[in-house]
Amino acid sequence: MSMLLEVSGVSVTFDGFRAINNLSINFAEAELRAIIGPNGAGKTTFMDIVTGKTRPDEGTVIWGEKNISLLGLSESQIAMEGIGRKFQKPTVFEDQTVRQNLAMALKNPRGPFAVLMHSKTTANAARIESIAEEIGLTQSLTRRAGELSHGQKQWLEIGMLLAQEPRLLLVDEPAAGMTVEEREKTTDILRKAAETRAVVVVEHDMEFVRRLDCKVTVLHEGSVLAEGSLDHVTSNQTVVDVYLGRGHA
Ligand SMILES: Nc1ncnc2c1ncn2[C@@H]1O[C@H](COP(=O)(O)OP(=O)(O)OP(=O)(O)O)[C@@H](O)[C@H]1O
Repeated sequence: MSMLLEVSGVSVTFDGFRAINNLSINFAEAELRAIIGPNGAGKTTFMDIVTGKTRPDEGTVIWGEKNISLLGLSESQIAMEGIGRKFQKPTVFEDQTVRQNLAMALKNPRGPFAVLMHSKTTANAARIESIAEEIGLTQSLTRRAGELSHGQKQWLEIGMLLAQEPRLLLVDEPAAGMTVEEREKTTDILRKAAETRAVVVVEHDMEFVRRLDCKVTVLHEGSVLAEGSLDHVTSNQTVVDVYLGRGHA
């Protein structure tokens, strides 16, 4: 299977400290992946490299069927290539309704049909309904985003990212601060989203990762320590020592 993203031999040094050390990690077109690892393992730096915020000292980051090097692209060019990132804290427009937030995020086609305003508006309305359904906010479309619960705001922001039609979605600790019900709903949303794109979730919460029921990559000291099912990686003694032993289980 051809890969959507291939990170090979990447290293980053901050003031003499190797935060990412000869890291190689690949993602397929449509897959759900959890990345776990102790504090300082390099999870955030990895996402910063993929999104162009941090430039590696060595290695390659190759994207898509045209094998484009992301290292030659700016942050906005990388976003336009179809890489979306959800930060931990939700950043929705609180004074706007859920519908308005989604409408603002919609990626509009620039083809000849885009000039036909009526059909565009109708298509956008249908797309908003479909995203709202996907993130479980159909009943809240007319509510102000500021009135939503923390979990609902997170879903809205995921919906706003989905509106951009990313091929790769990077999600940072989505379960933080959520109720048990919200976590369950969030796993459903992420699993569904990963049916048609790559979704990479950085998460500390093991129960949440178990519910995602996907391939897990364990990072440690800037490299991949183990990869496979959650049961497989948690049966690895080194993983237990470096990660579970530090109280993140
Ligand atoms: N801009 C920077 N300057 C100096 N050191 C940095 C910088 N960014 C990250 N680091 C260091 O690189 C290492 C990896 O950090 P990173 O934030 O990627 O880890 P993480 O796995 O995301 O950790 P956490 O789970 O705590 O968020 C850490 O030791 C961190 O202190």
